[in-house]
Amino acid sequence: MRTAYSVETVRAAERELIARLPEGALMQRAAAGLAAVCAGLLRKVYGARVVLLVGPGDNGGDALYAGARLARRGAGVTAVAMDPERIHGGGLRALLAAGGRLADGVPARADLVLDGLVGIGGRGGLRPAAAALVERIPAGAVVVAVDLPSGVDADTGEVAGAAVRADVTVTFGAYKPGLLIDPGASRAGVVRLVDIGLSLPEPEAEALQDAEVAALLPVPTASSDKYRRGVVGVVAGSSQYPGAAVLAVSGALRGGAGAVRYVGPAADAVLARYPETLIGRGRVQAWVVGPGLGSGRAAEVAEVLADPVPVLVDADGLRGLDPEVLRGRPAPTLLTPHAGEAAALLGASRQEVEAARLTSVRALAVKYGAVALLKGSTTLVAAAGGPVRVNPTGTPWLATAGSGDVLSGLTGSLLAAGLDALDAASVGAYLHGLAARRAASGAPLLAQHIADSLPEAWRQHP
Ligand SMILES: NC(=O)C1=CN([C@@H]2O[C@H](COP(=O)(O)OP(=O)(O)OC[C@H]3O[C@@H](n4cnc5c(N)ncnc54)[C@H](OP(=O)(O)O)[C@@H]3O)[C@@H](O)[C@H]2O)[C@@H](O)CC1
Ligand SMILES: Nc1ncnc2c1ncn2[C@@H]1O[C@H](COP(=O)(O)OP(=O)(O)O)[C@@H](O)[C@H]1O
Ligand SMILES: [K+]
Repeated sequence: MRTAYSVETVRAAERELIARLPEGALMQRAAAGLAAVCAGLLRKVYGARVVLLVGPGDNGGDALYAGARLARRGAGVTAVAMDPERIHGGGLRALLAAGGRLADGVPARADLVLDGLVGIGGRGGLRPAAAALVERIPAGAVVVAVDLPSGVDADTGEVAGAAVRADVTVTFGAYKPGLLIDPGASRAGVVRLVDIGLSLPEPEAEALQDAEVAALLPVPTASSDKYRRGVVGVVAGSSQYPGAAVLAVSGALRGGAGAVRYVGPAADAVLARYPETLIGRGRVQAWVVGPGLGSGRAAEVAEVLADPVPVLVDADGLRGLDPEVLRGRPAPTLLTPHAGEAAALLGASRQEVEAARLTSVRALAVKYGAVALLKGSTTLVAAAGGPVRVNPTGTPWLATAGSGDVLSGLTGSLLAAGLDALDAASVGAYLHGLAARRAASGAPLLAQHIADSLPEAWRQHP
């Protein structure tokens, strides 16, 4: 599990460790790890041109001490301060003693730029003095962010105004949620974690890795039959959108349930493509309701919600949901909105949801007493308490019509197979992203090809 911790949690762990260590030891650990990563990125340290952008806090101190280490190995290191009056004194002395220099402006050429403007102490968008330095980062230089890209909110991934776009981020002690969640995640590049010995409690966010997904996949045993494996019911499609029913069923057939039952007006289209599908009402272990329903279908959604089994509500099924009804359900509910649908559910704007994805997904879970999966550039899954799950496999190629229908069928199938709602949603998003990467491999994909690649994505986790 990749785990991420809030600034408050990191600060508390840092205080506890600092109390037990000689003064400055923690910053030296951070700087040593940072310098090692930089040295690895430079083909040759000796003679390399390194520029340090130095802010007024300890983030700047890390950059200066790492710069001193590189200068001692023969790099030409130039520091530029955001506010020369408030530069980290110890760090500056170390840099100058190692042969580095302090300059007024950013040099026109560099092999590597260290962004030490702000780290976890940053608040809001970058101030003009910092933004002006970022603008002058020489083209072609490798940009390494110290702890996190300056301008990214460590706790949420929000970016208000200017922010550094790093090739590599070297983060200390723990991942911060903002490094895993967009728009911050896309500013961070490759994230390298330097262990500085912090001991940490429960994380704020976490991302399942291959092995955890493998352990959660429902695999039949000798005593399985199709009913024991779980039946998933799909209420989807309309005369206007019959394809959504076909796509939801395509995902459901590949999610590990023993059978898929389709209920709705697109049975002919579904059967023409998937003769394996059962048609009409009957007992199920989980429902998927919503893809391609169109309008005027609230009674069918209500009927599904009245069944005391897990229900995944997607797309048109999300219209006008009553929080009280969902809270009163005896079985879990899983909501899978994109940002626009989440905005309607929260009474916010789409822009507000996209700018604050972590807060939004938590708010959905709390308001509706449900597990919420917020789709988009980093898919997030939240329950009312506990860490938010961040999906690490997404790809922008997924932004194609019908891919969400495949996801809802797949995830509903995992629910019917017995995964709890948080795991079904996390595993569904994980396999969906992996399948899309395989199906696309660098070219536009069709939603049906995501479904076709699901078995391969699944097999990658024996
Ligand atoms: N935690 C750990 O375990 C370890 C932490 N370590 C390191 O310490 C870092 C945290 O250091 P920190 O607390 O000094 O804060 P930091 O990120 O340098 O920023 C504060 C300064 O920035 C300024 N400023 C704020 N917002 C701004 C903005 N928008 N635009 C421009 N400026 C802004 C703010 O100004 P002020 O508000 O005071 O005027 C203040 O001066 C951490 O990220 C890691 O690198 C490691 O060394 C060891 C292990
Ligand atoms: N920029 C993006 N990066 C990664 N994944 C994306 C991006 N945009 C959309 N997606 C994913 O594509 C899918 C789109 O689902 P949805 O919006 O419901 O589309 P549709 O209704 O056409 O099926 C979701 O899984 C979502 O997470
Ligand atoms: K930084």
